[in-house]
Amino acid sequence: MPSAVKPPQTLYDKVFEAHIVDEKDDGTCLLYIDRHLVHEVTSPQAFEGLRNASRKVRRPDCTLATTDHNVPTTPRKNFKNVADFIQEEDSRVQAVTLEDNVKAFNLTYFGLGDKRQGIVHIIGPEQGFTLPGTTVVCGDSHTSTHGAFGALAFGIGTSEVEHVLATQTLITRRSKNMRIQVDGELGAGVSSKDVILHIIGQIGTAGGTGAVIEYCGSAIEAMSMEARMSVCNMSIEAGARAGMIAPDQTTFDYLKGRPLAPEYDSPLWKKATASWSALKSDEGAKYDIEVFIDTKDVVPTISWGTSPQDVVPITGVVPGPDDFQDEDKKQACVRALKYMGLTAGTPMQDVVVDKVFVGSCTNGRIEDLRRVATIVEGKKIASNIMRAMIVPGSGLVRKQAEAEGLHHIFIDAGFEWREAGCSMCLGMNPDILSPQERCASTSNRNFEGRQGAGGRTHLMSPEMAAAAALAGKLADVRKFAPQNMGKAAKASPKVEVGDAHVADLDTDEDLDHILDDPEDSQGNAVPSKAPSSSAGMAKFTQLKGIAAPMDVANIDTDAIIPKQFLKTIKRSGLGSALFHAWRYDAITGKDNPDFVLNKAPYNQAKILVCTGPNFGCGSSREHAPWALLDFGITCIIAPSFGDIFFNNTFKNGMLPLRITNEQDLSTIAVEAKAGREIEVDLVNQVIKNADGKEMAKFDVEEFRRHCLVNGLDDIGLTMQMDDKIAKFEQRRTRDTPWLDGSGYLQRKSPVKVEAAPVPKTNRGEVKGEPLEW
Ligand SMILES: CC(C)[C@H](C(=O)O)[C@@H](O)C(=O)O
Ligand code: SF4
Repeated sequence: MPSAVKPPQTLYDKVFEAHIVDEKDDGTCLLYIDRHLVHEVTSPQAFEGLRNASRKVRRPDCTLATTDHNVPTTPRKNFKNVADFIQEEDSRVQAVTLEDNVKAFNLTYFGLGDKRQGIVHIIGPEQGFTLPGTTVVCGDSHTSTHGAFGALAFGIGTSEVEHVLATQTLITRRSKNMRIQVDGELGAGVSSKDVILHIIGQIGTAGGTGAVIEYCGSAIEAMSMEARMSVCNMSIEAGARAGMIAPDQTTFDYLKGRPLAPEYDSPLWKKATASWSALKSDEGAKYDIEVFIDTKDVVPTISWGTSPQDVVPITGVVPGPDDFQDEDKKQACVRALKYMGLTAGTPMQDVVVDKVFVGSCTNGRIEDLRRVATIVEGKKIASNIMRAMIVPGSGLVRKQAEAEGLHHIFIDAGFEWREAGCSMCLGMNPDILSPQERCASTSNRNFEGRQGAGGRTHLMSPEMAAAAALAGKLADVRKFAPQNMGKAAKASPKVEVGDAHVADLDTDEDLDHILDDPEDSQGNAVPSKAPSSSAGMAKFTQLKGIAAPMDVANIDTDAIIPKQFLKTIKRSGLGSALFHAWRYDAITGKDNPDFVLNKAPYNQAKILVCTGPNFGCGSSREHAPWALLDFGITCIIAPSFGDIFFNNTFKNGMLPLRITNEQDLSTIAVEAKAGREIEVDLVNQVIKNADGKEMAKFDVEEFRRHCLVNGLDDIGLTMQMDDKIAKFEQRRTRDTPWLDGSGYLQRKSPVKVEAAPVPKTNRGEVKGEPLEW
């Protein structure tokens, strides 16, 4: 019999389909994960969950851990151990906890004494851990970076980190297909960062919501791997779950000789490259959304506001509310101008800068540093620049830069030459902006308070940050650039196994306020409403309560829970930090009486109704749902959500409801504003007012509803499918043997995994619990 002809598939469809372990009728899929990166911020609670349930890590050979967010970037010459090196207590606890966990669970780890340490999204590709056609996850939203290799790579929350550690799979659903085609040559002074900033300016921060973006076109093909990584990195700022680029010769050349890639020219390399070469979208494949960009329209681009979509050409002026049609956008503009201390109509090149930050997982690679060196060589940074930092993305990037003498160029020009880490991208370490300081930054997020409470961030390319450092103001790199700029001439560093190196002691800034044990006004301990471990969830059937109204668009998870609270190793106690910057006066620390959650009856809210779109966009921090839950909010109603936040809420027994009908949403908002109770009935999928009158219907996918209504979380359910997972792994070993641990990840004995019976959770292991769905 002739087999049915398959419809043309996209690159995303192909990679997704090749990893399905199981698929349910409602479209819920169990997806095999090839590569798992782990860092100190989003893993402690996941390891705690494994411990509580006596579970092991299923594939240590496919897991790689490092420490990056909390680490000081001061010299490591006298480094002995993290416990002595990291001064700030909460950061130290998080780093030490990761070290305890990697030892206990037998994982490969690049610590501060290892030259291979660095930002997760820099070290994965650098080591050849990231390979074409793989699924790659990390408890970090910028996992999208790895899509530059034709991998399906996306950020996950901490509950999902635990799921992957335990089962090497994830429960997920298909995303939409979006294609962004960029054609033409990049002009002088225009880099891949300008391309992605321009794209986000065009499609908005919610433009890719629910989709995986495939980037293609002649401009993308001409980019180096590092430039492609900068593009895919910021897919999350475009709202997408992931970004992908079809692998080609540029990809294969980059992978040659990487420690964890198949050995170059070996039979395995040939087999791997043959299979990677098939990873392209088929002719005629269908996309749900298509966008075309002509590079003629892309100039050096810079952000002016507090969202990555707030961009203008460097030759432009600061926009004003009148430049926007939409009422939400007008309001957002007013708010952003106030926060950024800018006046509409000011030429961007008149805006004076205080600090410069070159680094991050977007632009902390060797080619980025080379381009900065090209601009600043033989020059000095302007006298008004208080601090200009160059923070390499990894120890190996730093080593390579030093081998090329770039550090001398930077130091001579007046830059600080730092050790590797996330640094001032989000300021979980001492590298932060003071209130109202303005920073030219090569990072990816310009949210309020991102680089330090009250700090002002302008996003740009490395060469534009270099130009700003020289000019002391935002500047057009084309005025500073030597002829050859924009092209990274040299190849990327080849990676070797690093030897230990060591450091000085550093004084960490005291980022306090971690809320270990919340207290009531009498100082008595208050029981937290958030789960203290991952073992089991409360059931969600009906919820009746006060709903707090909000009308802000694009509320990001940095706003829901700022970075200083991510240093906890617990899930509980975050309620009083919820919306911290909006809820409390920055100077006195007192309640801001105008903020909705500080007013009665909303201080008792169980539901949040946000009429602005894209609630929970940005970072993958599960601390956002934990903080809401700890405050007492278990249901959020909004027109749309950031994808990772949306998933994270379900994993905590919370219900995010997308209400897209404007009329229904405004009826609900009217009730909320009047301070009347609302009822959310998940069993019947309706929202009612206090009198029981139906206001809106909603639809929650069957599997998710089943888990919520029965109080199940899904690790136990997945562990029941061990046979299927094991079969998938056998097939994977046969067809793609290079994906089993190789190099220093190779395990001596085959990985044998037993699912321990765990009577103390309600995750489905206990007899009599509802397992079928
Ligand atoms: C800490 C982590 C959860 C977070 C992310 O997911 O993006 C961080 O990397 C960030 O950039 O805000
Ligand atoms: S976005 Fe910044 S904080 Fe997040 S992983 Fe990248 S460098 Fe680190």
